Amino acid sequence: MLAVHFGAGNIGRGFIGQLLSQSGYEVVFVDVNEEIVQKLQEKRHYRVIIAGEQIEEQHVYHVTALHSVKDHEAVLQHIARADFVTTAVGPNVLPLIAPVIAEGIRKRLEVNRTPVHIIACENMIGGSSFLKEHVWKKLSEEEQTMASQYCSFPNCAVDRIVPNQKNEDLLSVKVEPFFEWVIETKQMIGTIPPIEGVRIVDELPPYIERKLFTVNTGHALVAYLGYYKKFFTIHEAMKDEEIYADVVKALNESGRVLIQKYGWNADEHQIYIKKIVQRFTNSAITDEVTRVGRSPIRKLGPNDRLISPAKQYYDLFHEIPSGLVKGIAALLQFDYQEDTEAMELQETIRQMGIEGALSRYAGLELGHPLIAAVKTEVAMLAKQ
Ligand SMILES: NC(=O)C1=CN([C@@H]2O[C@H](COP(=O)(O)OP(=O)(O)OC[C@H]3O[C@@H](n4cnc5c(N)ncnc54)[C@H](O)[C@@H]3O)[C@@H](O)[C@H]2O)C=CC1
Ligand SMILES: O=P(O)(O)OC[C@H]1O[C@](O)(CO)[C@@H](O)[C@@H]1O
Repeated sequence: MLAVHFGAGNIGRGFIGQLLSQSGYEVVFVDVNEEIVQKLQEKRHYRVIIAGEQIEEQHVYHVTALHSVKDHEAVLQHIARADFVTTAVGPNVLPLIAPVIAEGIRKRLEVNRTPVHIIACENMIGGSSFLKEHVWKKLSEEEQTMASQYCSFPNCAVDRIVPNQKNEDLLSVKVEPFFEWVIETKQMIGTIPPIEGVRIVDELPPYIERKLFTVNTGHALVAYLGYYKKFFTIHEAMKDEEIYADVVKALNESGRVLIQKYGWNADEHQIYIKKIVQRFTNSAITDEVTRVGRSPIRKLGPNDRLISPAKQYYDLFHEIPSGLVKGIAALLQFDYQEDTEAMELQETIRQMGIEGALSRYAGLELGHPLIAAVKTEVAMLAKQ
């Protein structure tokens, strides 16, 4: 059994690769980082350090890697044989890897007419569908018709906090103990071969929205408020009582939307929120606020973790969700110089103001009540 995984980074090695390997797959990572590719080829093994109250080590075997550009032909041959093609490269990179996946599918159609599941494990709604759109653009109509019989792109939700790594060896990954990988079966071709720990559901939206609008919404609030208050890590920021209270408030707002929209049980959702807030306080992992806050323009998107729940809250209850609005206001202050999106956002705010930036990136129409609320919150933050 073979899995080809694009992106041998934090979540690739620390979660997806680990689960696939433990489920009996030979895992071939594809990456552009030569050092990581070389080390994986040489060692064919790495460690996952599970950092909770106790520290536990797990060993991941039967892994290797290919360079996305230099080993092009070998990548195609592996895609032609794989049972799974998975990705964890970041939403913005999916269009860049789509051409090689399309070529791999073309090769596969020549030599192997069995189903393959192509799954984007990114923090976004409809990641695999988005990838499919870009792959399809590279195939002719005839190829698309043939590929439709064998290649499915099930959407999924992935949840495990894997910070940037500072270990002695390049391949080890320190991760939190918690993980959740939910895959949607709708529109799947054939059945999904078993992967240890994966939950299969018919309809993904309740799960991906619950995850994105709780874990990622809360995490974004800690990151941006923490950065604003000059905290370095997430767990340090969580010790600030005001930040802690702001996070809980925002999660109760997004929770109200999720309960109303999908019928989640209110008591169970409170337990879910508590568990997530507790995960943010894990001091066994060092997760920098600048990692969690990375790419603020993407995170300000209309379907992303702050604007989507805030807008849905306003549409459903005709009230301003002040916790979420504070998170958006804090995001607009994120001026971390090493983050190109943060720099672009700051420049846009200088040129077009907050209203212009929210209209351009968040898709809020000029005059939307959330804009005035965000502006008020920005002014309040400035007074602190
Ligand atoms: N780190 C985490 O806790 C979680 C991350 N995710 C999602 O997983 C995705 C990856 O995140 P991380 O692993 O944290 O990032 P990362 O930066 O650690 O890993 C991304 C990897 O993709 C590789 N890459 C970049 N361009 C490539 C290309 N053209 N071809 C092949 N490989 C390429 C990079 O070299 C890097 O090794 C993101 O969408 C993120 O939102 C989801 C859940 C948890
Ligand atoms: O990976 P992104 O979308 O940049 O955002 C960081 C977020 O994703 C995670 O890496 C994993 O869910 C969280 O640690 C954090 O909420």
